[in-house]
Amino acid sequence: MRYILIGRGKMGRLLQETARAAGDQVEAAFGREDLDQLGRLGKVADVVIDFSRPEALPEICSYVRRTGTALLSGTTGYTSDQLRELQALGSAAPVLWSANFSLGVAVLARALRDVTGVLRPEFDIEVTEVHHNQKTDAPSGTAKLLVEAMDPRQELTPVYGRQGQTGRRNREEIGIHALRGGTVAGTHTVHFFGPDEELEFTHRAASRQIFVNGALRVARLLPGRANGIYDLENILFGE
Ligand SMILES: NC(=O)C1=CN([C@@H]2O[C@H](COP(=O)(O)OP(=O)(O)OC[C@H]3O[C@@H](n4cnc5c(N)ncnc54)[C@H](OP(=O)(O)O)[C@@H]3O)[C@@H](O)[C@H]2O)C=CC1
Ligand SMILES: O=C(O)C1=N[C@H](C(=O)O)C[C@H](O)C1
Repeated sequence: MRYILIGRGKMGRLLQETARAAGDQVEAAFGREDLDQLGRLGKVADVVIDFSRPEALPEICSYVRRTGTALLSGTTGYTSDQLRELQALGSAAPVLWSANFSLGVAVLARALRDVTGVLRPEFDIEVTEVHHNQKTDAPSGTAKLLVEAMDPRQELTPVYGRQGQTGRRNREEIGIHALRGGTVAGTHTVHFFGPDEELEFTHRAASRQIFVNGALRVARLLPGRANGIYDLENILFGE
């Protein structure tokens, strides 16, 4: 497989190392300073893999539209307009965006879809996410993904942290709390607080390697697919 990487940070470097060790070719890897060179590049790879920042999206979209190269993106922190832009890019190439490429989180999202309807409205839901002190967006893309799995129709009101005279907790709230520190690769816990009982689900990433392995595994499946937006769960579980 031949890749173009966008982002040469923590994820970009590990992707490069892992892809090369597997015998794949990284044709080019761009960062903030030289991303404009993408505008002069032809179709030289099977997949563009993006783990960078939302600001890189316009350059990536114009490259994918011009060359039809498949795109796998794991960048988080997009606005809803930017997410719509990514969706629209599916008309030009096979596109897959996911806030988390680990198998564990994909399984957790499925499990939450099943249990939430049974536990609500008696159980209050609060989500905590913990990440390293270099992370620049909050809450994490994964926390948003888990909330979306539990509340697909957006009936609950997200509450980000609490302070002051907040009053009693409203049943329609879903608390989302971001902790930052050290080198934590990513820990997500969904708490269900019920009358006299609690249930919690935690996914703990021990390293970034799980995201890299997941991304490279799925990237192989994109070239040759029809143009469109692909969903990680559909690809992993074949539904
Ligand atoms: N979906 C998933 O499974 C995962 C997603 N992520 C997400 O991936 C993204 C990257 O994470 P991580 O590698 O830890 O972050 P880093 O901060 O380590 O690296 C970010 C990289 O993006 C580059 N960059 C920043 N701005 C631009 C720009 N405007 N154009 C092009 N490149 C740019 C930086 O370039 P430079 O070095 O030149 O400044 C850097 O190489 C984040 O959004 C993170 O949340 C992370 C892990 C897993
Ligand atoms: O920035 C990170 O490191 C991570 N970002 C993703 C997110 O925002 O959910 C995925 C993972 O948790 C690591």
